[in-house]
Amino acid sequence: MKLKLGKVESYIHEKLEKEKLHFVLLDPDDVSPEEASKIAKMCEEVGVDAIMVGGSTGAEGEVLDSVVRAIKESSSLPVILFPGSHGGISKYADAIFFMSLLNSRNPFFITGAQALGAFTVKRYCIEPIPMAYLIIEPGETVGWVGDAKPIPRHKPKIAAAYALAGQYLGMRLVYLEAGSGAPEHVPNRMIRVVKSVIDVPLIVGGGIRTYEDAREVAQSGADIIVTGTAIEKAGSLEEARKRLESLIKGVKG
Ligand SMILES: CC(C)=CCC/C(C)=C/CC/C(C)=C/CC/C(C)=C/COP(=O)(O)OP(=O)(O)O
Ligand SMILES: O=P(O)(O)OC[C@@H](O)CO
Ligand SMILES: [Mg+2]
Repeated sequence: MKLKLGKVESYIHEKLEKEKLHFVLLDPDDVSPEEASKIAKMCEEVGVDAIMVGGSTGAEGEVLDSVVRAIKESSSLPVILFPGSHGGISKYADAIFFMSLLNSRNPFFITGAQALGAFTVKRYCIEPIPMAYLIIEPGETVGWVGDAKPIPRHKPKIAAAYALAGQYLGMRLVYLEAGSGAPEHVPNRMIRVVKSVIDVPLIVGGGIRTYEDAREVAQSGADIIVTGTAIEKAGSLEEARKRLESLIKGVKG
C-alpha cells in the first residue's frame, strides 16, 4: 500500500504551510438548507477555509443531505462531515473526519460507529481523514452523548498523552473539543502542551466566540480553529459576517 493523501487533506496541508485555518461548523439540526446556503457563500467571501457539517443529535438522512447539497451549490469550499455516529454520513460531502473519541467510556464511539460507517464511506467515495477526537471539560452535549470521561482543564499532560497516542495509532489530526457552546474554550496551556508533543495538525473548537479567543487559541498552537455557535446564533447574516471577519483576523493575524 502506498500512502497517498486525498484531495481535502492535501488542501489542508498546502494551506497550513502558509497560514492557520478557520473552519465553520454547521449543524443541520440548527440551520435550514436555505440558511446554510447563504452562510456558506458568505464564508467563502470572507476567507473561511472549509465547512464542517454535523451534530450530536438529528444530523442524519434527508436533513443532513439537503444541508450538504445546499452548501455545495452555493460555495466551492470543501465540505467535511463531522459525524455524531455512522448516521452522520452524506454522499454529497467531499470528506469525513473519520474520528475516534479516544476518551469515551463506550467502545461504540471508539471503534463501533466507525465499523458501522466504513462501507458507506467507501461506497460513496468520501475521503476519510483519520482523526483523534478528545473531549475536554466541560464537554457540553457532545461529552454527554459521546459518553466521554472529559479531560480535566488543569491536566494538560493527560490531553497530551491521548493526543500522542492518537498520532501513534495513525491518526493524522488531533481535535481538542471543549463542547459546542462551552462557556470557555480549551485552556491555552493545554493547547501549548499538546502542540509541543505532536507532529500532526492540531484542531481546537468549542466556546471560541471573539477575536481575542481566536487569537489566543491560535497563538497557543492550534493550527485549525473551529467555530459553530458564534455564527449559527448571530441572528442575521450581516452580524455573522462581522463576527467571522474578526474571528478570521484573530486566527490568521
Ligand atoms: C467516523 C464515524 C462514522 C463516526 C464517528 C462517531 C464519533 C466518534 C462521534 C463522537 C461523538 C459525537 C456525538 C460527536 C458529535 C460531534 C459534533 C458534530 C458536535 C457538534 O456540536 P453539537 O454537539 O451537535 O452541538 P449541539 O448539539 O449542542 O448543537
Ligand atoms: O459551537 P462552538 O462553541 O463554536 O463549538 C464548535 C465545535 O467545536 C463543536 O463541535
Ligand atoms: Mg450544534
